[in-house]
Amino acid sequence: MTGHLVVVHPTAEVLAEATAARLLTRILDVQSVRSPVHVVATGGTVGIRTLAAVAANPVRDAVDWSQVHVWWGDERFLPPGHADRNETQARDALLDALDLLPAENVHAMPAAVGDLDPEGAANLYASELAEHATDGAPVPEFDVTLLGMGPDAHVASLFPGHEALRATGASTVGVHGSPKPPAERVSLTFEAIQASREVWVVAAGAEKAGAVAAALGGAPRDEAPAAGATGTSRTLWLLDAAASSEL
Ligand SMILES: O=C(O)[C@H](O)[C@@H](O)[C@H](O)[C@H](O)COP(=O)(O)O
Repeated sequence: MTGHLVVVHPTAEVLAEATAARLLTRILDVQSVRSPVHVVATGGTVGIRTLAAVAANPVRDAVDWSQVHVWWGDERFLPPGHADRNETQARDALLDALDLLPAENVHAMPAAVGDLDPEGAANLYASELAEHATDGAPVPEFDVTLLGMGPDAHVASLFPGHEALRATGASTVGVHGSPKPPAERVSLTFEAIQASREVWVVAAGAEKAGAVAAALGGAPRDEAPAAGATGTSRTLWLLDAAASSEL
């Protein structure tokens, strides 16, 4: 597929290391020309492993973390601090170790508190995104959006054939009935994801091979949502050998 760069690493471990190094380099490159830098984090195994690899990489000390904003592509709509929240896992893997990253630059999606529902949480997050955007845009121009991908080719919490996938006119959507637990989630929409300068889809494991082949082989985004994960200047597919085995 034109405009997509596919990079294959031998194992999931090397993939996480390489993606972490690439992410740090990307942040440093952007910081040489503009600030702040907007990074969208992902949940999922490879995504969290990548953050842990950033934490362990000494290059992290070269980054001006005071000028980095961290957002999420999606969140599991659970109580604050729940171990399954993408935010909790990202804090444990990396964010809590970054002393120079200001607390207000960490833009977690709202947790399930009181009578807030996924739609309410999505609306709150949309407002926060708009506050940090420029020129009246609904979202910042994300410098890098990291996205894990499921074996069904879902990205963020946009699942095949699910109504949230077709949400338009907003940067965020509340998700009910997610096939991957928990059922309630909050997600960026395709519109928001596609406002990213760079989108990196990161996937490891043989169970992802069919989804990788479908998304890169031109399957419609309704069937293979990852096909709709594109950046305005670059789209990278960062894979391990097993995930690339059907290409
Ligand atoms: O809430 C989540 O789990 C993520 O948002 C989801 O999109 C994830 O990135 C993929 O499902 C891949 O997850 P794995 O890397 O664990 O397979």
